[in-house]
Amino acid sequence: MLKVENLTARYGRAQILNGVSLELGGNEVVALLGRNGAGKSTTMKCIMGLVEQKTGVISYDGADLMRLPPHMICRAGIGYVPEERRIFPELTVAENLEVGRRPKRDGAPEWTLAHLFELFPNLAERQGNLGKQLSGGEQQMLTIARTLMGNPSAVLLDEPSEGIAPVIVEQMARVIAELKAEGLSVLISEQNLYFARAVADRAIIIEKGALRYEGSFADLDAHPEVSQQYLAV
Ligand SMILES: Nc1ncnc2c1ncn2[C@@H]1O[C@H](COP(=O)(O)OP(=O)(O)OP(=O)(O)O)[C@@H](O)[C@H]1O
Repeated sequence: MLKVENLTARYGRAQILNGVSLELGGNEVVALLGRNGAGKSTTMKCIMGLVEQKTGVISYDGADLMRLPPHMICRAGIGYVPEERRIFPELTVAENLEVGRRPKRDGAPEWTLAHLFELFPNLAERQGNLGKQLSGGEQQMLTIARTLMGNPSAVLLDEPSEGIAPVIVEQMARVIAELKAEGLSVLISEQNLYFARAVADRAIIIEKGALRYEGSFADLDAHPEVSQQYLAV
């Protein structure tokens, strides 16, 4: 289980997180919701060791992550797909995937190219193409697939549905369902409530770096004022 308790973070003098707490259980999909600038990406970057100035507790399966560098956090089993796609434009799809290959880890599925190509049929068709020849949505898929090559037990996806065509958004929802079926835990950051509802087991809403709601989508629907206040709906 991934546990974040009372997390605060700042960039220089700007205080961005003011005490965020959340849990991501084993084999659970949780949506971290909030408007632009609410602190979703910063929360994920803190978990991945990419923010220096932070306080609080971050642990994964009991191991303290607070002071670990990013590569050790990956090695602990957490994969991360940042908002900006980071593919190697001059490498082929297959080569991009090989770059992400890491040894198998206990308690996590082991991914092969063949298995990934079943999950991402578009990438299978384009495995010989260069990264730069893919569409934005395909590059997003490739980034996720490469992260899976690291055999994580949990993945953090920062705004997976943003800026991609509706047909790819549907594929993305299917991929997330498949990751859960494979036994992974998934934390997604989202502004799109409809996408989040389609893929996640429960919701966490933050605003101005603080927790505003935590619970089921059914409860959220029963209190539309919460979404109206904290989300762009
Ligand atoms: N490197 C940085 N230096 C200074 N301020 C930053 C930095 N990165 C983000 N911020 C600020 O921190 C706040 C939270 O940003 P963050 O990216 O975490 O929000 P978000 O909820 O993920 O929204 P978005 O959808 O825009 O990514 C914003 O006000 C942003 O301007």
